[in-house]
Amino acid sequence: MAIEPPFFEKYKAILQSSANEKEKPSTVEGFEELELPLIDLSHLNLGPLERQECIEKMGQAAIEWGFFQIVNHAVPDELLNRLKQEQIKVFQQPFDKKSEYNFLNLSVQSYRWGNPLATSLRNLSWSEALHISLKDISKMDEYNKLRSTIEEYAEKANFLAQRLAEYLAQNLGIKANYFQENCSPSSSSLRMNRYPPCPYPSMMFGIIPHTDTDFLTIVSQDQVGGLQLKRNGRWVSVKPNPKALVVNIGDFYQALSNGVYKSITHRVIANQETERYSAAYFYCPTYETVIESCSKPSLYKKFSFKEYREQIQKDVKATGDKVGLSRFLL
Ligand SMILES: O=C(O)CCC(=O)C(=O)O
Ligand SMILES: [Fe+2]
Repeated sequence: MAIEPPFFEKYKAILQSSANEKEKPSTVEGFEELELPLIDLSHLNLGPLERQECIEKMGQAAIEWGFFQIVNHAVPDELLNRLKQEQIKVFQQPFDKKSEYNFLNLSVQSYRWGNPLATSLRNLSWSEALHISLKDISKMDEYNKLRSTIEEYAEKANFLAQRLAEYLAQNLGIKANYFQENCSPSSSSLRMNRYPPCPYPSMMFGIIPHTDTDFLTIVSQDQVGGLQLKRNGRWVSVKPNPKALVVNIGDFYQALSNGVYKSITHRVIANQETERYSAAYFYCPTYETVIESCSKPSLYKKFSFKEYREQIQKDVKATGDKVGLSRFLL
């Protein structure tokens, strides 16, 4: 039974109408490949000077890039490999099974593919994802190895994300227990992505350009590559580093930091030959948390996570795209 989502059937009209378009999203050639700023977290334990330097370097990367990579992050390789193996196993199941309404006992929208509201290739992602809100994890069969691996990973990722968020807060004078008070392991989510080979890599994206709706994201990616970020108006490719996790600032940290840290638009380009896997851990507050700039005058109105999400849902319905933080500018 076929594992691939029926991209061709579902998006036939869009694919046909775009085949002759002159303006195609150009996604493959000629991108500069850059190493992201590399933060060695072992420096936090060397001594007060090295620690301060490491924290400042992280803050600088969040200001200038909105992205950095971390090594010596204390998430064991063995666990990352196991997560990837479980991820492969789950995506290799037949499409009919993955799209069942109670697949893995998770909520209906956990398994996603393409973009149900796509109106053109510009907003159609050639990928499938399992987006697991960690408060739902207890619904999964407890003897399922996928569940236990996700639980193990989520615990480590939550600990790491909280530490990173707290270090980044030190540069801004945000109170030390802000994240402990507003985030919990069950308020975050894990999105496992699979990018099948795409027959039209120059016409569409693996994931369309977007910013993340969270404080920060920790991404574990394989060595295929394809993640790109917008830097000084140009798309640049992130060179995969087998020892590193990628961290990017999300919309909520941009709002909280009053625009000091940047939630940068990123995307994944499609690949004709090779499938790609990644797992993104979204560090989020509880729905009720109100996010307010840490300095004045504020660039943004204060908003709760719930309001932000509802606005995104409205915008996606109306336009096919998330509008994001600019909706909340003062
Ligand atoms: O696959 C990647 O490298 C990034 C995925 C991503 O941006 C996301 O899931 O929000
Ligand atoms: Fe993302």
